[in-house]
Amino acid sequence: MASAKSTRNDVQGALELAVFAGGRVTRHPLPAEGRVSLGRSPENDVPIDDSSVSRRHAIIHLGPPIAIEDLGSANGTRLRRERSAGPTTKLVELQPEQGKTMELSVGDAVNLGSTLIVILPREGTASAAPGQGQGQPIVLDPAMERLYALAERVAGAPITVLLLGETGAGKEVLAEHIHRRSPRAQGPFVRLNCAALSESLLESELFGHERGAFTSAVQAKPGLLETAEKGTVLLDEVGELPPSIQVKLLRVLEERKVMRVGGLSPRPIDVRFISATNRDLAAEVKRGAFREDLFFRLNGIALTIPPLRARISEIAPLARSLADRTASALGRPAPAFARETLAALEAHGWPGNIRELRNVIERAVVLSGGDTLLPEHLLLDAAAALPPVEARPAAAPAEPRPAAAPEAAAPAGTVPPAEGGGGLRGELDAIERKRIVDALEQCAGNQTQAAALLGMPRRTFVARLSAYGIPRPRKGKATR
Ligand SMILES: Nc1ncnc2c1ncn2[C@@H]1O[C@H](COP(=O)(O)OP(=O)(O)OP(=O)(O)O)[C@@H](O)[C@H]1O
Repeated sequence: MASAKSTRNDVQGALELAVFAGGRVTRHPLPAEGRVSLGRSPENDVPIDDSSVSRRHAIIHLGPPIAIEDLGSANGTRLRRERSAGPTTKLVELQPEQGKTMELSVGDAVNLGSTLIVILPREGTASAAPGQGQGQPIVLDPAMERLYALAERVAGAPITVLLLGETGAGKEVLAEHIHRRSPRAQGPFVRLNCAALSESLLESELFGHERGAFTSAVQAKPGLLETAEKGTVLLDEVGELPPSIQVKLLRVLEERKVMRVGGLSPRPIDVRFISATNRDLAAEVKRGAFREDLFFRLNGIALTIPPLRARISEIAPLARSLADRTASALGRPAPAFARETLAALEAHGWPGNIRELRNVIERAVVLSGGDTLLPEHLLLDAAAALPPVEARPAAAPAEPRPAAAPEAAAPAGTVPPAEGGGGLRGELDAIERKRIVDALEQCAGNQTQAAALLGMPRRTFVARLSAYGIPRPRKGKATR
């Protein structure tokens, strides 16, 4: 997570800025006070890679009160609020005058061009960090139930575990569950993202260093493997380990001893190893990018987590739990889900799995402002919709795989049949088409503004116009 720099101080507050741009969300912890600049230029505290955002677009003033100032951007800064209009609610947009600030509340949705930004309570403050304090994992799909039942049995045995599955599918959550159900539950659970650090930093993080081992080593520091004593170490993205660290890790696994960088004698350690990867590690072994001996050491048993699109029965309960959490962080009552909203969620392909679902639901709760989540609040990418039922390949059970030769450890990637299909797709297309026509009408045919209103990149918007056969309006003309 990138941290927003403050021009006054760098003390992190209890808030973060979620930036929804180009179908991705990035999160930036906000300082307790000061100014945070936003814009396309990399010099901004929060750079936003979206052509509809100006190089220097806006400034957030952190309070109290919190306020936003537009810096004369080309596509504007608009605060989206719902106002009740008789029995219905109506979306109103407020635009700050250039050079003047407009007050913001936590949870307000603001459009910078077509990028949506929202200030939220920071993860780990009001809402829990991944895998921590979120209560029990939600497990309802039969293949997931079998997987978790096997994980319970594995938890009690002194065996290394390799977790396979797509990004965001829940490998870290399962790793922590195994730790909590193991005899090491009272010990630490320590996670290291092997992809996030340079080779030398990774080495000193994992194994520690002695004083003077390198120029900045002014003090001796135990490594992660030592701090996890009597607990569990999760090596996340283990497929990214550079070859030199692979050799050292193999030695640790064989000897159960760790040698600090610059150290003279190895220290015994007592930790359990769980590794996780979204790569096909067996294929990495075959092409010589991952050591076979280390693969066998880590792969005491391999458990494969099915992708979310193969766990349709879990989508609605997960969505409800995520919506409740977001609403409670924003001090709002838990929202209801329209039937069509749940159908749309179940028809989506979820390439980013539960992490993507979380982003979509957080954004929907913010955008809805009201008490019911409607399909138009989801802003799902139509390109990631599942094909109609009849066009999908036959489902294969996502079974856990016992320790075996490299061939046995390929992640599952099958698409099961789901409720709905072509009819539902058609319904969703009709909803999206109507939203686009309405937005164009509201913006007097201005495509840039209509795309921004829908929180859609302009290029996607234009592609949708031709996909739905909506004539591209000439400047200043509304479309029907
Ligand atoms: N069974 C579950 N119930 C509730 N929430 C879950 C469950 N599994 C995963 N999540 C949530 O989904 C998000 C992604 O989960 P997690 O970090 O475990 O995925 P991952 O497979 O380790 O991802 P990556 O490969 O990117 O590291 C987290 O916010 C996590 O809390």
